Amino acid sequence: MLQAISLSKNYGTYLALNQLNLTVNPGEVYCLLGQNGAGKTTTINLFLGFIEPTDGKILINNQEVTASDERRRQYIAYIPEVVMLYGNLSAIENLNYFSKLAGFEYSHLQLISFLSECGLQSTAHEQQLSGFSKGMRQKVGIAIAVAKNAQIILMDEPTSGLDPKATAEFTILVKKLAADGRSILMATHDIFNAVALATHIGIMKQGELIHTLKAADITAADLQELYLQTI
Ligand SMILES: Nc1ncnc2c1ncn2[C@@H]1O[C@H](COP(=O)(O)OP(=O)(O)OP(=O)(O)O)[C@@H](O)[C@H]1O
Repeated sequence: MLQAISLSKNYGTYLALNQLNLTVNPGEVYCLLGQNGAGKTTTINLFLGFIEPTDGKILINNQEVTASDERRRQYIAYIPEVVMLYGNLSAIENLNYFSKLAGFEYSHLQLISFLSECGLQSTAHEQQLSGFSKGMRQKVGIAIAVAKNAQIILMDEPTSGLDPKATAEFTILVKKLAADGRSILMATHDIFNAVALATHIGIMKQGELIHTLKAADITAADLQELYLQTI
């Protein structure tokens, strides 16, 4: 479980995040929407410990963690907009390398099973990453998160630049990751995809969470209208 309690962040005198309260329970997918500059990436960077909060707390499984806390690495995986992996290594080699870095040793068969579970076609397992599409790289990134046994997955703009088929595959995969008990938080501009895969949706504006909704309670059209009213 991931929680922000009255989390605030100033850049100099600029208040980028103001008293954010947010909880992502196991099994939940929380989508953060908001215009450019609303504070979504700042929120993710605070959870990752890349930046220190000016005020407030971050809790993982009900325990407060500081920016340098090693437990973040153990519990949290991050899938950035463009997943950075080694282009000259194959999918299996990348997965093996990053799993080992996290202290996990897997057999070849287990590595294959993680990649297959995350939807990477078997013909790509031994291929170099340099030829992979964005969606294929993302699948390897998610396989690494699964192999590291990360219970919390943070994503920034995961569907930007994905074609409709890759977006549909991503949606199925994220729902499965959550159904397996993970907590997933993503920043996105994709309103329709947010309704398709989220359990919870938050709309941010100028560093504040101004609406929180259950995805099941709203249609994509109504969410779009609400979003447009807020900006
Ligand atoms: N390192 C920084 N120094 C100063 N201001 C910053 C810094 N990082 C972000 N900001 C400002 O904080 C505000 C929130 O930025 P943030 O990147 O969190 O927004 P966002 O919602 O993720 O936007 P986008 O959708 O464009 O990624 C913006 O006004 C931004 O200019």
